[in-house]
Amino acid sequence: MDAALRETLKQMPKAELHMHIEGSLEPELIFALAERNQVKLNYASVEELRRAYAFTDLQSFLDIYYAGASVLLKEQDFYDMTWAYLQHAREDNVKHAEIFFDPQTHTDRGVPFGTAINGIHRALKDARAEWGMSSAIIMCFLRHLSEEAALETLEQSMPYRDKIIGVGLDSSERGHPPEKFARVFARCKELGLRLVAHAGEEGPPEYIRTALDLLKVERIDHGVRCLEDPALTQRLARDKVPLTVCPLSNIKLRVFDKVGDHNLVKLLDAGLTVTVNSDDPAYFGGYVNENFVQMFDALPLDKNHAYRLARNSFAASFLDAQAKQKFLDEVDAFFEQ
Ligand code: HPA
Ligand SMILES: [Zn+2]
Repeated sequence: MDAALRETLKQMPKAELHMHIEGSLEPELIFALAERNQVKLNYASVEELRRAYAFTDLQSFLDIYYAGASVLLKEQDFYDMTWAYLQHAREDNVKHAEIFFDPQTHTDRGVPFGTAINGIHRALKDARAEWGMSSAIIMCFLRHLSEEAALETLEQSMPYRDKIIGVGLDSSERGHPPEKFARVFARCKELGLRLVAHAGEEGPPEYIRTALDLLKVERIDHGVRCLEDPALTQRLARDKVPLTVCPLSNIKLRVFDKVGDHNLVKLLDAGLTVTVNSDDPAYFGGYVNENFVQMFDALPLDKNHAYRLARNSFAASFLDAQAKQKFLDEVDAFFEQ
């Protein structure tokens, strides 16, 4: 890729719609928080922890990701984690971030719901005040747990309803199909929450269809396996259902063998509303710009694709119509230069 395109990718205004804030905990911060909170880790050093980041599939990652999150105890820990992510996002010219958090990962360890969300929210508020960065919080239910546990979590979230724009579904996909959470998603819809779900990452295309039909989600997180089902692909294109794709995550979790094998270009060629995101940047080798750079280096992607991806990121966001248009105009102005 030439230097001009590299600069365009970095400088273009973009939104990030698929990142788990617990997945932004860098090993250095994990160790610093472990020391601050007197939490014992099963790794002797930052280097040893980093060496463990050799994943074979989603579950092998999740085991380490949940262990990493065990150092988060105090509101300030959640603040520090979020603030560190926001600085990376700002560097990459992320103008709007929709951030996932996993309340059950914390409440199941005895950390109150409010401790987690208040720390995350305070960092987002400070970034808005200091840099004008726009953001929102999406709370995810852990799909390896029961629907009753998800309903309980929804109940716990009610005092913080104004801080939450929507709900998602993450963790171990295979064996935990969307329909397991049909009741809780119906309740969330009644409450006016926006709906997303991870589907078609490791799980079959059928999970994408049931996430749409039974959970009524508005975006699919990952969704890369949709291409195995042409009728589904056509439907996603026709209905402009956004896919929040996370290329480096897909490589690290062996959904594709190497960067050059990723199906990003095929997804775009199928007319899908694709966005590029970092998923768990501390674990998968880079923040959102690194995802763009590695894809554009390995695949036949050009400035027109960059424009489309930048536009899609805002078009697929949960911003209100006015804010969305303002950012879309910024993207247009940037690419007209
Ligand atoms: O990529 C992911 N997939 C499912 N669950 C997750 N939780 C954090 N990252 C992921
Ligand atoms: Zn994810």
